[in-house]
Amino acid sequence: MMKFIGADPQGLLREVFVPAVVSLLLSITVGWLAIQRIDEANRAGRESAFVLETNEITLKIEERFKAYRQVLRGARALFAASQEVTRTEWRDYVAGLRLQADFAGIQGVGFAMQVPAAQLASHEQRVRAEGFPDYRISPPGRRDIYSAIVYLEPFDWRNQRAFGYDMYSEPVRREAMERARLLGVPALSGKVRLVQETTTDVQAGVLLYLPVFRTGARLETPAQRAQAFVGWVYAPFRLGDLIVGTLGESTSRIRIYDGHGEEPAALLFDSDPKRTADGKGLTRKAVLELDNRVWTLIFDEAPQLARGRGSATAEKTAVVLIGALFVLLAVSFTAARQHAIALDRTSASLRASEARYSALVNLSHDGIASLDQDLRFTFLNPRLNTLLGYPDGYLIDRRLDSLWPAADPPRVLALATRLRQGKAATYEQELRRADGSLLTAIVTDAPHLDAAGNLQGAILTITDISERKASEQRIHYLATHDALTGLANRAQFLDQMNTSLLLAMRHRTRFALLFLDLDRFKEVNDTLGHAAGDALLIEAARRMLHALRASDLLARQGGDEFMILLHDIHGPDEAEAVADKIRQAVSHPFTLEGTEQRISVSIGIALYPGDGTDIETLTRHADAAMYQAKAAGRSKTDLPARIPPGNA
Ligand SMILES: Nc1nc2c(ncn2[C@@H]2O[C@H](COP(=O)(O)OP(=O)(O)OP(=O)(O)O)[C@@H](O)[C@H]2O)c(=O)[nH]1
Repeated sequence: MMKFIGADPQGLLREVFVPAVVSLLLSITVGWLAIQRIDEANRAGRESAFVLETNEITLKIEERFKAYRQVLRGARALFAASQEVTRTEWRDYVAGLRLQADFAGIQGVGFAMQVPAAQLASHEQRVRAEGFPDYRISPPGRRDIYSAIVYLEPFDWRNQRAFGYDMYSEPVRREAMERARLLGVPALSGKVRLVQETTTDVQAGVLLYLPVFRTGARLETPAQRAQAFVGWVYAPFRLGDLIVGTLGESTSRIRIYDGHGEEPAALLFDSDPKRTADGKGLTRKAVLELDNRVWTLIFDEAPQLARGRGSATAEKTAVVLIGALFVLLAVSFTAARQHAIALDRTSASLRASEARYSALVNLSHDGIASLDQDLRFTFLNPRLNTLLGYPDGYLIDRRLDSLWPAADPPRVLALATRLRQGKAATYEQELRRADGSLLTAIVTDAPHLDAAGNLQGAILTITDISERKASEQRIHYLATHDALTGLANRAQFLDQMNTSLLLAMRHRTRFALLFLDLDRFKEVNDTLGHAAGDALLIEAARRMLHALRASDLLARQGGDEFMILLHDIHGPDEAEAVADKIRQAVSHPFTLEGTEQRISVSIGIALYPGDGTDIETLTRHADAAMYQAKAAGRSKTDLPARIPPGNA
């Protein structure tokens, strides 16, 4: 029996659902681990990329300051070349540096002269004489030592605001200026607001100072350096311009603080002031030492990088898809496997079933055949081949009616019509064997229709009933015939007489009933034996039969008694003539046991309708007439006494 998974909920649960859930759990676990690994790898990648990025930025700033320092050293070198550096020389030098193009962020390159209080007036006069009548050192007020920005190129409107400014008067600047002066090294200032600043786009500022000493002076000790000190070559920087000019538009957020802390007051630069840390991105802190000053750099990973790198969406999607694919594959593999098992079971079951049916068909005692829709044989089982006796394959593609004793197209048509209607039938049919004899068979045909109701063919079962038929015929023969002589027996005779009576009544014809009894037959038995008596009975029957017409009926009633039905008799004479003829035939000698024997027969006649119109009356009269003949000396024929012969 075929068994489909779909038809069995428990089988479905066991064979498909469980593997599906197991593979789902497996793929969720493996997928989760894979995503963890991706996250870890991604975070590590992010971190190393971020560290690289921040290192690069730090290095760029350092490199940029190295370049600035170089610029200032170049400017200081002017003083080494000549004691007096003129404004024009300064302007030419700075113009040659192409500050805007090559040193973004630097506001200018200037020279601030140290002016002792005693030289204040002469200093201001000298500068005014250069064509700046309004020149004065600012801010005003009395101080021991002044410094004055005398050169600042490019000498544009912004830098002109610083012209004459005493940076030394301001503590943050002074701290750096003193450091440079005392140590004789470049010094970077803390956070200041540059005097060049206006009210818009105010940025934090720093200044880088390089001390200038008189050429040729000894500079080993602080005292020698103080003695030889002339002023400062310096450069002011706006931090926003400097960092953007150095780094370009950086992706990550950078905050730069002056010093080690992160106090808002110390904030030099913030690339993205509006942004607040969301805790999702990476953060890194770097400390940069620039010319004896410390900057703290805080880097916050760019949000888009944190998102892009952090989620690793493509990889995770791939993991989920692979997991889903795995589950899908597992389920479809399981389903395919179950389908294959079911198919295997089905085909095994079909094979077993086919083997069973094949055995049944091949071993069947009945003939079995299949026909196509045109009633042509497509298969005959061995039994049918044996029954019909045709060579193997001879009947294949021949039509069923080729076996019929005679062609019968209307019956073929009727058979085909019935089969097309899907009706089966069982009927007796004679089939022609290969040797020409006829096989009597019971045939059952069963049509085979397809789903659309079209005839595909038919299956025949053919049961040989020849023997049964023969034995039935034998039984019938024995029931209706006398075993010794082969003549009809009394039952058959009475049956036939009944028919004759009905026919005669309907057609108003006549018939005669003759009763015959052999005379002194017992003597034959007694003298020659029973077998000789049998032989005489057989021979007497043969002679009587010979004396009769085919339409007449001779029967043996029993012992030595016989009965005859004579049809189409017109009168008693005709009956008597037949009786004479019989007596004549019996009177010839019989050769029995080597001796000749003679015998005679007494006959009584009754005529229909004269001697009776029913079997019983006619029989009684014939019997009585026969006994009368016996009584009259035997070898006689007699008619019933009551009826005058001519009246019959
Ligand atoms: N051989 C032989 N004898 C039979 C058969 N049936 C009956 N008989 C004998 O036939 C004889 C018939 O005798 P009956 O008709 O009574 O007497 P019968 O000798 O013919 O004398 P009548 O009829 O008076 O002339 C009996 O002896 C029966 O035993 C038979 O089938 N074969």
